[in-house]
Amino acid sequence: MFAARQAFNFSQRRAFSASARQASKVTVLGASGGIGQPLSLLMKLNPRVTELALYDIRGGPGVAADISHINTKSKVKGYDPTPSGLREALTGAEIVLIPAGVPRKPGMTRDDLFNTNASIVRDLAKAAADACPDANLLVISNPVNSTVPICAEIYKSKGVYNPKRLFGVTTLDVVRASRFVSEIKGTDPADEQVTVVGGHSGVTIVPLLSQSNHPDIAGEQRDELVNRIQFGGDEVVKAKDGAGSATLSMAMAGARFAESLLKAAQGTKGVIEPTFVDSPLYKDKNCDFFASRVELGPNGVEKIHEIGKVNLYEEKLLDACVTDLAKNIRKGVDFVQANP
Ligand SMILES: NC(=O)C1=CN([C@@H]2O[C@H](COP(=O)(O)OP(=O)(O)OC[C@H]3O[C@@H](n4cnc5c(N)ncnc54)[C@H](O)[C@@H]3O)[C@@H](O)[C@H]2O)C=CC1
Ligand SMILES: O=C([O-])CC(=O)C(=O)O
Repeated sequence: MFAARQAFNFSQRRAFSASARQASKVTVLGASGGIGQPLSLLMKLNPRVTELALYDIRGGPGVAADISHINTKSKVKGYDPTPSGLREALTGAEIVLIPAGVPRKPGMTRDDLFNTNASIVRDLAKAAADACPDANLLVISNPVNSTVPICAEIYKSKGVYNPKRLFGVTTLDVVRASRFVSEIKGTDPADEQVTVVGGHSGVTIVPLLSQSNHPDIAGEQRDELVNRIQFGGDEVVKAKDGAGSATLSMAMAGARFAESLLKAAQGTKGVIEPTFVDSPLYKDKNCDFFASRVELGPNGVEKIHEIGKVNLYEEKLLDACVTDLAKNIRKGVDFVQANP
């Protein structure tokens, strides 16, 4: 027991000193928003982060002043909503998190956000491609199925596209899946890993329960659980009743994903997160991007895992997923071609 604790302390110290050696600037674009504020807070609490840059079209410096009083080592700076402010916020970043854009109201789909958020993400991607083309770009703004292809097109148009550095953040889907399964089974969610693949909206979200600890969940219970994972975002939108969508759980999910990337960049092996990336898995079905389990490393994407064995029920879910997802991806690509 004592030896185990010693080993734990040692590995923690090692992780800490490794992080202290490496400078890691994290930039949040949309830092004053419902997600941006708690996400920035969580990044300030992450000892791997040495510099935190907070940018928003309103309120960035205020959020930064507030967060900067927290007594962790990282430097925090807020930036004015000007082209030079944005450029400075991005310069030198290792990770850029984008939760900028409008959230849903009851009755809307994520795709209904496209008209507003597509141009917001396009313009931020342009700035990032110019200021920090080698940074990891983590896209949270919806519809993720389209905003990630938008970023890819922008980076391609500027000749700096690196598919290993672009991520759609789908972590909230796996966070929800593990929580919802644990509620049914009365287990600790920390012990429940549910792989969720596909995209990030409705039927494009495909949980693979057959690969979880509970392949026995079947019939009506399975249908209800799958539906809850696919439409978990709607639950929050409805409960917030016009005041937006998931923010706190999303901040936790975004911070978890950023921590995984930082950890992998600093040498930890075997860090795997499901995420929406440029992927070979369903290119033959016109889905150039697909979320699956991805091993992370110092270069971003290290290895994209296969989907693995699925049952007949999940095959049908995957069929429905790729039909919608291909359209969402196409919409993002077409948008940039029409509105470069
Ligand atoms: N990927 C995922 O799992 C999830 C994604 N989302 C998405 O995240 C986005 C943000 O949601 P919330 O934080 O709740 O919205 P919010 O409205 O509370 O915050 C958005 C922030 O973005 C800022 N902003 C707008 N245009 C900007 C620009 N050009 N540059 C910089 N900042 C800009 C706004 O000033 C605001 O502070 C939405 O699109 C939402 O659908 C939400 C939950 C989960
Ligand atoms: O539902 C929404 O609009 C926000 C979101 O992506 C989620 O909560 O998964």
